[in-house]
Amino acid sequence: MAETIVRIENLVKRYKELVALDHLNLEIKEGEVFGLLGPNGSGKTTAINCLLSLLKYDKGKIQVFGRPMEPDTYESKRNIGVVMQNVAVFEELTVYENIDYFCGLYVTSKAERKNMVEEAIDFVGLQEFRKFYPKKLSGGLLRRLNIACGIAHRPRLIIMDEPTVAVDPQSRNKILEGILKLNSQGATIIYTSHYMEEVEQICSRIAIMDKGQVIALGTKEELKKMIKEGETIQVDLMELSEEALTEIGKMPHVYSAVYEDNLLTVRCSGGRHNVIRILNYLQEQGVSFGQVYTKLPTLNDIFLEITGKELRD
Ligand SMILES: Nc1ncnc2c1ncn2[C@@H]1O[C@H](COP(=O)(O)OP(=O)(O)OP(=O)(O)O)[C@@H](O)[C@H]1O
Repeated sequence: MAETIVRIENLVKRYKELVALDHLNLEIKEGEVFGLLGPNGSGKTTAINCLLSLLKYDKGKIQVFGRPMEPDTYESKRNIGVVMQNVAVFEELTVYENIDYFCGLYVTSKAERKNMVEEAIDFVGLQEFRKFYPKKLSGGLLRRLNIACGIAHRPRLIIMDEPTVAVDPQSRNKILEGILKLNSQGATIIYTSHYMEEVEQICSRIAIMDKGQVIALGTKEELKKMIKEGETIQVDLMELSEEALTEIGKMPHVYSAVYEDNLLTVRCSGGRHNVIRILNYLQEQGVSFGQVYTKLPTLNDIFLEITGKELRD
């Protein structure tokens, strides 16, 4: 049984009347890439700041590495690497010096640090930029530097708060690959994002947050089983009679069929051969059709079903 790395129980955080965290519960095990997914304002950053003891909270308990987390729990903090939303590096230090500075907060021996800094530089792919000052780096490269500063001391737990916001696709892929590599080397990762694709791509377990609470939790497969929606099928059609639409609506596994703007959209609750059944029927009826699209449920569909609104408002 993997060790519990983070345990958050009944955490409540208010900003005056606003309840930012409403009895939040989370348990994260060693070796996980744990995704915190939620729209802007759902409380992800607040949860992270409470977890790091950077923010006072009103109620609840937080344990990290099996010990209560307090502002002066330095032993635990040494083993945590943090990459926050805002890039925080020193303009007057080079790439190498910045990473060395942050690593030096935890590792005093310069000789020991040398390897760690080199490894972090390799890791984020900044080899050619080690002598650059931050103002010469693009947004994506700056983010990579920010990550290198957060992870060089080889922490057991790495917390990343939306590290890919406003990052070019190449840097984004580099960052996502890097996270998986850190994880394969033994680090437990907490990753917050409002991009469902990223969370689906890298996270072993996902907590979907809304209004300061966890509204769904599980692997992406488990989350997808929670909703009735299986695949969604769309067919371009020049015309479709009311009768034909009604017939399609009655087919096995179909729970909704809508025809609008020359597009037939059929939502199915699991089942197989749905596309073939629909296309065969259209052919039998002599209806000629254009392109056919199918889509499996996404984390957005889960969010939509539970909360009635889109993840990306
Ligand atoms: N310092 C603060 N003072 C007052 N309200 C705050 C403060 N920080 C956050 N909030 C509010 O608390 C709620 C949760 O915010 P939080 O930043 O934790 O959400 P988030 O999910 O991280 O969103 P984002 O992705 O935008 O960072 C929001 O309604 C936000 O407006």
